[in-house]
Amino acid sequence: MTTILDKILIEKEKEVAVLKESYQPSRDGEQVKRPSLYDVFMQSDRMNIIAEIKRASPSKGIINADVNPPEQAKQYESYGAGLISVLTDEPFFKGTMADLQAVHAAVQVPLLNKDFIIDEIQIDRAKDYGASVILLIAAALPKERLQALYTYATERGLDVLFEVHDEEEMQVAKDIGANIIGINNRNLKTFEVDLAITERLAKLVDTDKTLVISESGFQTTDDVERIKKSGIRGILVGETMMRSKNLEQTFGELRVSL
Ligand SMILES: O=C(O)c1ccccc1NCC(=O)[C@H](O)[C@H](O)COP(=O)(O)O
Repeated sequence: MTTILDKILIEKEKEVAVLKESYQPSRDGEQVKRPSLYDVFMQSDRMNIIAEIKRASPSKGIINADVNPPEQAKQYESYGAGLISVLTDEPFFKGTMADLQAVHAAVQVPLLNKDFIIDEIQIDRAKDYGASVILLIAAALPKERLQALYTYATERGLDVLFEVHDEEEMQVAKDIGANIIGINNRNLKTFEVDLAITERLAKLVDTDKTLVISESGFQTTDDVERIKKSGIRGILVGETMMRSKNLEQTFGELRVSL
C-alpha cells in the first residue's frame, strides 16, 4: 500500500533535484550561538510548547488558509512558545520557505524547519532561512542516511528533532544517539491520532537524559496532564494553535507545570 509518507517523499525527491540545480547554500559559515533546545527544555518547570504554523495538512485539508505567519509567530512568542515550528512543505501542507524567512525576521524564539528532509541541501537551506532545529523522520530513510544527515546537521550547529512512530524507529533514534526524540502520535497510514503511542514508546527511553517531545493531537489540559506522566517535557501543537480564537488562553491551558 502506498502511504501518504511515500507520496510526500516522491515529491521531495523531485524538489531536491530542482534545489540541487538552483540553490547555492550560503558559504559564510557563520554559526549563530543559540541556547541549546535540550538545555532549555530540560530545565523548564512548565510543559514546553512547540507551536506550529500549519496552513493545511493531508489529514485535515485546509486548516487556516488566511494565517499571517509572522503575526501568528509573534503571538506564539509572546505567550511563551519555546520553539516555533514552520511547516515549509508546499504540495501537502501549503507552507513555503518564505514563511520561515518571514517568521525568522519577526521573532527571536528558535525555529524548527518542519519538512521532510532527505538531503543535505535541505539542511543547508533550513539554516540559511533561519532555522536552528531540523526534523528527521525515522520512517523516511534508511538508518545510514539518517545517521549521515544527523551528523551533518549537528556539525553545523543545528539541533535535530528525531521523529519516531514505533519501537523499531525508537531503537534507530537511540543507535544514532539522538538527544531530542519526538514521538508522533499520528499514524501516517491511517491518520489516526492516539496519545497511547507516546505512553508506550516513552517507556523505552531514559527521559531524565533524553529530551522527549510528544507530537500531534493536543487539544486540552487533560491531554497534556496525561502524557506528562510519561516524562514528556515538550509538546508539538499544530491544528489547535491554528484554529484557536484566543491563543493566550490556549497557551495557558497547555503549558501545565512539570
Ligand atoms: O498532519 C498531518 O496530516 C500529517 C500527515 C502526514 C505526515 C505528517 C503530518 N503532520 C505533521 C505533524 O507532525 C504535525 O503537523 C504536528 O505534529 C502537529 O500535529 P497537530 O497538532 O495534530 O496538528
